[in-house]
Amino acid sequence: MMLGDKRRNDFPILYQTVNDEPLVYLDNAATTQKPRQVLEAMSYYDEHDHANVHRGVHTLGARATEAYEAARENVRQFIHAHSTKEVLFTRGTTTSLNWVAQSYGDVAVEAGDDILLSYAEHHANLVPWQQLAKRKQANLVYIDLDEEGRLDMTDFQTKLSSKTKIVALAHVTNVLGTIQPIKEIARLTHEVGGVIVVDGAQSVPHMAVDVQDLDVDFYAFSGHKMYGPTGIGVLYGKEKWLEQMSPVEFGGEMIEFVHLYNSTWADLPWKFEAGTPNMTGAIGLSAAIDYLTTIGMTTIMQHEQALMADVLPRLQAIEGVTVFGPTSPSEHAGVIAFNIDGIHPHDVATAMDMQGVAVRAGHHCAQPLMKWLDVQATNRASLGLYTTQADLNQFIQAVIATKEFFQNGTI
Ligand SMILES: Cc1ncc(COP(=O)(O)O)c(CNc2co[nH]c2=O)c1O
Repeated sequence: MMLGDKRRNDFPILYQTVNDEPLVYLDNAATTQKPRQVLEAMSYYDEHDHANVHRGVHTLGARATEAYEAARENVRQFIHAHSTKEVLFTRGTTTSLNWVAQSYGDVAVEAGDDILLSYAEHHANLVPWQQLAKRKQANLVYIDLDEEGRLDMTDFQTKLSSKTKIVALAHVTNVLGTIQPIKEIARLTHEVGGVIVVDGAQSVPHMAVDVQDLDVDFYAFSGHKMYGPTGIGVLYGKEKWLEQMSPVEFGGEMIEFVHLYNSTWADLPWKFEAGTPNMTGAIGLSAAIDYLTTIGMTTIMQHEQALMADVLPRLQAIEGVTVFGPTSPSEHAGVIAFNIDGIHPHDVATAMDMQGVAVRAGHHCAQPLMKWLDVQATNRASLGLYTTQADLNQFIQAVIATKEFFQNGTI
């Protein structure tokens, strides 16, 4: 039995029909669904242990604090960070990347410095850097993509220089699913004295991540992309950088002492966590980590690679369908962008929804990439650990039926 069939019954939401057809949920790159284990862990916390953290003397406050900090330790182990001081809870990848651009950017980037990006980045890993570049009169330098949408490593090394202060890249891109060689990029970046900021939103759900082995300086991801709740994410940062960085948000929790006209800050990681945190979200994220760890990231990756090896060639073989990104299935980390020639992606997604299949349509918060692809929008199917062969069979049938519907009016 494949992983998807084995684990599907952990996800109650998947057992429904849409337009009288079994739901086939293939929008996991936008957000994943939560297993009962995550839902139950959050409910248990709220039913038994909820209180405000870090300052309560009473028993529930102590239990809530213990649960919250145990979640942080669980994240540390999951990404193999050296210390919990390096694991900051945020609202998600977008917040994490903004914190780096604002706080690290302010201390490290000067006028004339280079910030290297790629055309394939999500807006969350583009717009914060645009704002930093404007604030500091720094340069945004875009690394070319090759003909299949991979990062052009030759161009990267050409553009890397002593002016490079920051390299900001996705580990896995959210439209093409390309897996960037982050470990090599980090090594080359450090050789010129730069730091690497990695957008891990689309990699953490699909593969094991070891931030020390990768030797990245910052790594950002979201709970809701990895079978956890929305509203909780993580910013990993090397302690030496976080110590140099000022807080981005101010108020309770993050202070050591507040005088009338100035204040001192709490130690890491709390320096960056102003206000009452999302305790339930952190506990849900921790439960998602336990769920993924029980299955094993290698097992998940192998499952998704096996499905991709089946579905990508089948989609590529449909006449009139354009599939974007690498030709090889092994270079797609769970994501396939495609269009049916001559049919607007929104019409395709609507027709597929009529057949119970949920795919995304639009620019996927990657408008520079749409320009590079020379399209306004694409469709995108994205797999999860619960995706089954039956899901993909229904997906392929829906693509074919949608094409025929728009060509001759029958579905
Ligand atoms: C690569 C990447 N970076 C950052 C983000 C932002 O994550 P958030 O802060 O949790 O929203 C996303 C979300 N990507 C998508 C959200 O909806 N469709 C998507 O492709 C993403 O795919």
